[in-house]
Amino acid sequence: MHQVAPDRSWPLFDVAATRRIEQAAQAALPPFTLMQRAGLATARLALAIAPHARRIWIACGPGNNGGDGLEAATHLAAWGKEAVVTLAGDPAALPADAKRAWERLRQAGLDLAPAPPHDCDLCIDALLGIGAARPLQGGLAAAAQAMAGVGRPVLAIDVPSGLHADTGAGLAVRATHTLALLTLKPGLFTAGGRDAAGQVWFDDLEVPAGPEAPCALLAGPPLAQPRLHASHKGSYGDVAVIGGAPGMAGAALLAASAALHAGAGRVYLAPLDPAAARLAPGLPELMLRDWSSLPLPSLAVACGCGGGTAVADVLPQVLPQAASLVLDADALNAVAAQADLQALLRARSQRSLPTVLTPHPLEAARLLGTSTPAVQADRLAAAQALAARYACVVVLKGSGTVIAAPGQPPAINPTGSARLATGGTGDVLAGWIAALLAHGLPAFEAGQAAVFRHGQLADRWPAGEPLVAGALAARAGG
Ligand SMILES: NC(=O)C1=CN([C@@H]2O[C@H](COP(=O)(O)OP(=O)(O)OC[C@H]3O[C@@H](n4cnc5c(N)ncnc54)[C@H](O)[C@@H]3O)[C@@H](O)[C@H]2O)[C@@H](O)CC1
Ligand SMILES: Nc1ncnc2c1ncn2[C@@H]1O[C@H](COP(=O)(O)OP(=O)(O)O)[C@@H](O)[C@H]1O
Ligand SMILES: [K+]
Repeated sequence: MHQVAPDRSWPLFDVAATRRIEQAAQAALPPFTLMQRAGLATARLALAIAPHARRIWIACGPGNNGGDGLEAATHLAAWGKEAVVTLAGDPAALPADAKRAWERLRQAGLDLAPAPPHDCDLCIDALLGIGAARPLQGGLAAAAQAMAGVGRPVLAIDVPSGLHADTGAGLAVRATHTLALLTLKPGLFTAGGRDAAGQVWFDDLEVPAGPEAPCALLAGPPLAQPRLHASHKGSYGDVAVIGGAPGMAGAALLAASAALHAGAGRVYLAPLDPAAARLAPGLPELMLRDWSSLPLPSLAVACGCGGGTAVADVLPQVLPQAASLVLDADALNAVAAQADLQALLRARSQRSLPTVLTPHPLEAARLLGTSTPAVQADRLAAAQALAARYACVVVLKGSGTVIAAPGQPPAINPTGSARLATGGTGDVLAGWIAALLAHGLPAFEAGQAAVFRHGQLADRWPAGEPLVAGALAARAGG
């Protein structure tokens, strides 16, 4: 059993692949072996989470997830805990493995409680696992509600009940801990998954994934980019930030500051507000230029940040010429609205010019011609659809940022938190990615590395210190 921490990458498997892995293992092992292992692992983790717990409520559901709970309850009772077991369903209708777990529970002298306990030290959520097919209703919904009311730690078996394991969508039990079994599922790490799952643990039940390919990866820390002694500023590439229409100069400045602090050799700032050129940017390292004088074919360009509608006039030049390109915010809205810009964007891949789009869910919805809820309902699919449609790397921002590229499994970023939900942090990310592109990292790696470090910086931000985008930019790459 391992705690899933952002110190390495992990393969993620969808429900269909998990079912195939489970079936192959069931065929090779004596019946009931997997559920025994699952129940024992659950009971052990329960003990580790709440070593002094006296009363533990195990809320079981009608399928094999409930069977895991029944098996765990038998162990916990044998170890001297008061196991209060409820079952939202009919024991006679349990599937074969869960029925066997039920019989073992009865043989151990335990029975079902008629209702949840008024108080307990730990709840085990064994209502639904990967079989969750529709929103929780009836006895399952009542048990989930009671669990929320108890106010004690909740250990979810496999997935928090109600959560869609592939997508992280769905109204789910809010667990403090989740023990994923057999495989790690992508839904635990994006959309509502991070809030529902709490701290994630993984037990492979001694079953290797075999020939199954992961549907996605949970990203690990990027490799360090050492700066050689025998190098100079030209070794780290040049970034230009184009954005900052009237009233929004700050967005471009944040991106430029992030690019500078993330290690770009030189950074040009090209504000689209002519008046902004007269503002002292506070960063003497930046080189102020008019965008039309930039040597685009030798630059990593971050375009959009606060660009307003003015950025649409720049894109016909930037899209075909920039050596590498990050499109953010208003640049994405312009592309979504103009078919000619979309054609120029797609053409970049034919010339192998690296391109990264960094939409938040609303921008992604505009680019896909759909709605924000539709994007959030399946973030992995949305990011992959965007990458395929525009033939480039896509960073779909938000909790569990997804990084996708055509023809390869996407990555989900494990770092970051709602402390980043403050104006300008997306501009910082755009500039940071541009700095890594300027350094020569391939687009997917640049997106993944910058997103990981950006989130990690937020995770490590001192608790009492407000996180604002300017300060984040100043610590980019640090
Ligand atoms: N088969 C096995 O031996 C193993 C199963 N495992 C566990 O079994 C789980 C999968 O078991 P199942 O496939 O039985 O699926 P679940 O236990 O997740 O639930 C499926 C059952 O719930 C019903 N259901 C789904 N959504 C509902 C809703 N909203 N309201 C009411 N009923 C609903 C389904 O009709 C079905 O009867 C895994 O998540 C894992 O916890 C693990 O123990 C590994 C081994
Ligand atoms: N709740 C959250 N959890 C994790 N990351 C978040 C959360 N909210 C925002 N972020 C991150 O903060 C950044 C915000 O970007 P964006 O929405 O473009 O803001 P802005 O336009 O103000 O710069 C993104 O990197 C996003 O992933
Ligand atoms: K569960």
